[in-house]
Amino acid sequence: MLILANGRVLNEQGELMEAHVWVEDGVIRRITDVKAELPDGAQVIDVKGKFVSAGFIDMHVHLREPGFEHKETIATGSHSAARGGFTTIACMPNTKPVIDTADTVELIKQKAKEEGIVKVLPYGSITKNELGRELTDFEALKEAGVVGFTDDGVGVQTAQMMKDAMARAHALGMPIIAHCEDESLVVGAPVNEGPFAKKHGLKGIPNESEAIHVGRDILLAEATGVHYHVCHVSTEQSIRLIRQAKQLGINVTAEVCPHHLLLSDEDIPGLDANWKMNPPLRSPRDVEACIAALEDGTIDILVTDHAPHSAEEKARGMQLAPFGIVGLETAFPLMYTKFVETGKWTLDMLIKRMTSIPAATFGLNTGRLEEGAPADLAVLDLDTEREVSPEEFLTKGRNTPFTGWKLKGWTVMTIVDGSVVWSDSVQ
Ligand SMILES: NC(=O)N[C@@H](CC(=O)O)C(=O)O
Ligand SMILES: [Zn+2]
Ligand SMILES: [Zn+2]
Repeated sequence: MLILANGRVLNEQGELMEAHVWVEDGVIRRITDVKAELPDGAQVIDVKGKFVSAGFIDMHVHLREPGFEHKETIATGSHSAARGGFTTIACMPNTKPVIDTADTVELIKQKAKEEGIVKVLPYGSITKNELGRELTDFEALKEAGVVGFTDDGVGVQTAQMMKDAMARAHALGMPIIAHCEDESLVVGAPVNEGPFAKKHGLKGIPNESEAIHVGRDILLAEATGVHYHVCHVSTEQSIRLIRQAKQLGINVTAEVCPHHLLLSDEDIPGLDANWKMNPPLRSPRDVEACIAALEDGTIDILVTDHAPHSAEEKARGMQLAPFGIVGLETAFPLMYTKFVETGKWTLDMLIKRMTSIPAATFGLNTGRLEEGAPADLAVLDLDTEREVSPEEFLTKGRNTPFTGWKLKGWTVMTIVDGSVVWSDSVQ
C-alpha cells in the first residue's frame, strides 16, 4: 500500500479538501479523510499542502521517434511529460518512417514499454507516409493498437480522401483527428496574416486555411457519422463552425493549446522562430474566441502540441525554421497561473479539461481521481513561483516563447499505475 498523505484533492463538488489517497496494485483504493488512521507497513509519502490530481492526459504530442531522435525520443519526451504532470500522452505519426504500418506501431509500443515512463498511445496516419495519396490499412493499425487516425503535420487536401478515411474509421469505431490546413491558402507563409506579417514583409497564413477544412470535414462527419476531432483550433471561424455542428448533434470534438489561449501575433517580439508554430499565433480576437470556446465546451480539451525541434533548426530564422514549440513542462503552470490563480476559472474546470474530458472523448480508462481508477496521479505545488527556464527542461527541445515567465503549479511527483515514475527531489 502506498499512501499519499495530507494532500488536497478536488471533491465531487469541485472543491479542494484535505485527503489521504490510498494506492494498491496500481489502483486508487480509497480516498479518505485525513483523520483516517494509516495502516502499519504502508509506504506513506507526506504531500502536505500539495494538490493531488488525476494525472494529466495530452492527446497531441510529437515524440519524434523513430527518425528524428535529435529532436526528441520516447525516453526524453516521456520524462518531459512526467515532469509536466502528464501520465498519458498520445503521439503523432509524423515520424520517419511515418506511423503507417502495424510494425511501426509495434516498435513504438515496445520502446515505450522499455524506455517510456508514462503511458504512450500511438496514432496511426490516415494516408501512407502522410502524402495524402493512399489510405493506410486502418484495420491493421487498429489491431496494432492505435487510438485514432491523423495526418497531423499536414492537412488531408482532398475531400474525397477525407470522406473515404472517415467512412472506414467509422466502420471500425475509430476517430479521425484532423490537422486542418488548406495548403492552397498558405504557400510558404510562416506566420499569421496580419500586422506582424505585414511589418516584417512576410507572407501570412489566413484564418480561412484552417476554417475551410473544419467546415468541409464537419459536413463529411455528418455524412459518415464518424467521431471527428479537430486539432489545435486557433481561429474564431473554426469555432463558429464547431459550435454550430455541436448544436446540430454532429459528432465533433476539438482541442486547443495553451499558446493559442495566451499569446497573439501582437506579442511576437521579432523574428525569433521560438514564436513560430502551426497554426500560428493569431489575432487577439481569435485568442478571445478560443478562451470562450474552451469555457463553454465548444472546445473540449486542452493539449500541448508539444513539438520539439533542435536549436540549430530553430536558428534558421522565421521563414526557414520548422513550425512548433515544446509544451509538456509548461502547460499546467501556464494555465494554472494565468486562468485559475487570476480567478477566471476554477481549478476544477481546468483539471477536467486535462483529465476526465480527454479520457471520455477518446474512451480511455484513466483520468479520474476516484476509487477503483488506475493510480495515474500528479502531485502539484500550487504555491511556489518559479521562472520558466528551458535549460531545466527534460525534453530535448528548448523552443518555447515562455522563457522567463513566472509561474506556479509545478509538478513535484508523478505516479503511473501506482509507481512513482518521476519526482522533483530524485532526478
Ligand atoms: N504544430 C507544429 O507547429 N508543428 C508540428 C506539426 C503539427 O502539429 O502540425 C511538428 O511536428 O513540428
Ligand atoms: Zn498539426
Ligand atoms: Zn501536432
